[in-house]
Amino acid sequence: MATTILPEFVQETVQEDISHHSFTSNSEAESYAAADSRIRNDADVEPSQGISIIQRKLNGYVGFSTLPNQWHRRCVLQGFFFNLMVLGESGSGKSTLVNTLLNKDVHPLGPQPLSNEQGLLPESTVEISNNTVHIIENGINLEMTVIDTPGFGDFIDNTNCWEPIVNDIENRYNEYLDFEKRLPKSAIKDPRIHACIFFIQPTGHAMSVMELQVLLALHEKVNIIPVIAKADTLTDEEINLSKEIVLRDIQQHNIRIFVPPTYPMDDPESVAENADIMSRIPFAIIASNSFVVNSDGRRVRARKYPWGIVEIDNEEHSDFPKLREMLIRTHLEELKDRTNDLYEDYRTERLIKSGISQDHSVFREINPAAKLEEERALHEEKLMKMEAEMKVIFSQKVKEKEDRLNQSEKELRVRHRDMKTALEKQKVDLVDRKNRLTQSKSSEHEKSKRKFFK
Ligand SMILES: Nc1nc2c(ncn2[C@@H]2O[C@H](COP(=O)(O)OP(=O)(O)OP(=O)(O)O)[C@@H](O)[C@H]2O)c(=O)[nH]1
Repeated sequence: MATTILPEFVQETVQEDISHHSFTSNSEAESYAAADSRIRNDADVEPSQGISIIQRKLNGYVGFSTLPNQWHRRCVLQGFFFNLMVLGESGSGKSTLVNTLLNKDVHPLGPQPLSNEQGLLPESTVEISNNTVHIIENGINLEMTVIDTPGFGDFIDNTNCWEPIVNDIENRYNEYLDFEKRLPKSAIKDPRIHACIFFIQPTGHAMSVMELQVLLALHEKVNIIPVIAKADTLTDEEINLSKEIVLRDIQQHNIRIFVPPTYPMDDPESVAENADIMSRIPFAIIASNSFVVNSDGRRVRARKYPWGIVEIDNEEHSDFPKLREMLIRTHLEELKDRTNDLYEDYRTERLIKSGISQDHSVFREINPAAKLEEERALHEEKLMKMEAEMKVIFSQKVKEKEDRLNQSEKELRVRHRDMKTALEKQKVDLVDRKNRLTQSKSSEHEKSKRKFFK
């Protein structure tokens, strides 16, 4: 049965969801309880890096186990791309290695002319050339861009001869940064260099000062894969000694080369494969794209000598098959992932230099349960604040209304008093008029009575 791994806080959230759920019927509550107890029984708690991991068995098919198929389909459609830099002195075998790696003569062999416009003495410059090859194998596309550095280390004064290379790597990061600002991720054609094969001369001695300086200038900017070139010019003992010396130099100078990562979930076969690759760094390389018939009568890629042949694809003869395996078959994506980390470091450094500092609080690990609790507390605080504000507004409105009512009551009282005064005055006037009328009436009556008796 399929299993899924959930962190403890997710389990807690699920438990909490169940316990806070209001059930509409008994049967619903029972089914929740049954599911809950199944979850508890199926859970297998393992501590990992201080976090408890809960493994759950699913009760049915969900469908996410087909996600790798979706990924596979997308990869087949889109294809893969890889930018590989080859860096070494002229004649160290860079073009031959690229051709051998791609099993195709894509790179011109032999010295490339380095002359100025007047055809005079060559200027002290390193040229950087790009060569993109599309390879299709079993329907899968690989777009490999090879970045060559002819002219590197060819001059009498090689001071800072690595600067054009550092600039090229940084320009590619800047270009990518610019793309990131303008384009969606899916539309970006990644110009960054994903690996740099660094050719060490097969001297049998320690690395030269220039080789060390180049490595120190580049190791924090690009994935370095050191190779001892033309290893067929050394005996087995010399190769082993050279590897020891190179590794010692790398360690002493704290140079970070690409080391294939291992994962806890790796199967024993992958672990053994990784260990084998690791044990061969720096790779002792013999390269050639010429075919020769060997003693078994097979046509093989080899270098032919009077004393015999050296087979290119034979692991007992050279580390070339392991290098190709690591580059293309097993660690292509890891190389690209680490390039992304190196790019992020470069981007941060550039932002700091331009005065923009990183807010590290945005990267702090967040426990979703604590986050929820924090959000709930904030929400409650906000509600209480709103309630208090509403109370103030309500009492203000009530007071305003009361004031208005008191005012209109006062006005009504004044009006009432005025009207009463007016009416009383009117009444007094009327009574006065009535009295006067009664008086005039009675005097007229007296007059008429006197007239009559006369
Ligand atoms: N013995 C030996 N010779 C090799 C090997 N790889 C390449 N060569 C020879 O070395 C010479 C130079 O090889 P290139 O591949 O052209 O070297 P490069 O580094 O590309 O040289 P530039 O293009 O000038 O920078 C050629 O004659 C190759 O045949 C090797 O593994 N062993």
